[in-house]
Amino acid sequence: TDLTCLFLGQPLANPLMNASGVCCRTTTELDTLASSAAAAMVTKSCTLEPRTGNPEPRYSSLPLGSINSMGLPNEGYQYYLDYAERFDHERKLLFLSISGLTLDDNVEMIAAIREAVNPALLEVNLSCPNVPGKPQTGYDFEAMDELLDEVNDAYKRPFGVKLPPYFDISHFDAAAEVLNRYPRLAFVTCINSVGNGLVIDPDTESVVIKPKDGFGGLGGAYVLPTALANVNAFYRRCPDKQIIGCGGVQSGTEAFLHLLAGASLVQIGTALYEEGPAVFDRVLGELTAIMASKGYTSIDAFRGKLKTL
Ligand SMILES: C=Cc1c(C(=O)O)[nH]c(=O)[nH]c1=O
Repeated sequence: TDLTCLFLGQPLANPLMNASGVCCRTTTELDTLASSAAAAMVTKSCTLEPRTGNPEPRYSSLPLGSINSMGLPNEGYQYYLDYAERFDHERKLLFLSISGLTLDDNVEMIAAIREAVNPALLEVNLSCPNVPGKPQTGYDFEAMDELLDEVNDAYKRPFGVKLPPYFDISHFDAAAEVLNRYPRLAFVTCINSVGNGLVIDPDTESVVIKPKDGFGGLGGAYVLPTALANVNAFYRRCPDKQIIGCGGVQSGTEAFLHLLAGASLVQIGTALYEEGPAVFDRVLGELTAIMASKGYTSIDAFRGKLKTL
């Protein structure tokens, strides 16, 4: 069974990587990913200046998934640029995620990333749901188009975006129409956490995270059908772009479903947070077993071949 896959023309040993935000804020965490079985990895979304993020507790997990309102804690973009400069890009595909608080911040970071001679792939996060007072760009199609126009002009290389989940067909259409205006926008990562959920503990009769009165982004099993829908919606609408699937991957089964829905790569967030980097070995083993049981000798034998009734 062969798990190799092509991403922007680059062969990877397997389709797995971390979801931005999990196990990727510090060089120690990033080196852990670099030593893991994942074939690719992405840094924590960064801002111009370092941020400590929201007050704790800001992450909580339950049997069905996780809720977070981290508040974009990160070491500042230069830290990740330095990491990318030192990184052995032959060993693993490295993505660098940015999430500027303003259009100008994004443009300033992109100008610096573009100057840096390293092949890390840029992912522009349009969908952080947890910066108080900042509506997310992914839900404002005009702002999204304006930002992508600036990024496209400033960056001149293939890049991608991290999208929030959409829940209305007209929004899939509107978002895809914006994305398809930019040929250098080469990949789309769906989905970011399902924003502003509320987890309540029946025993304490309290919310479980401190920021924003307990409202936070949902991950894990809760979000799998929404993640699969967004992966497939953009797979159908953006035939010239590759889709990275994120959301609800806890075993080889969900990785298989994301690939079936059209994903080229598959990210693991909540399960990586809970289990550590061994999750990649486990999920790869499970995916291999599923493919063998179905007689698939390669991922392309089934990728994107979701059946409808
Ligand atoms: C970049 C901020 C994000 C955060 C955060 O730092 O709160 N949490 C998410 O679930 N998604 C994000 O995109």
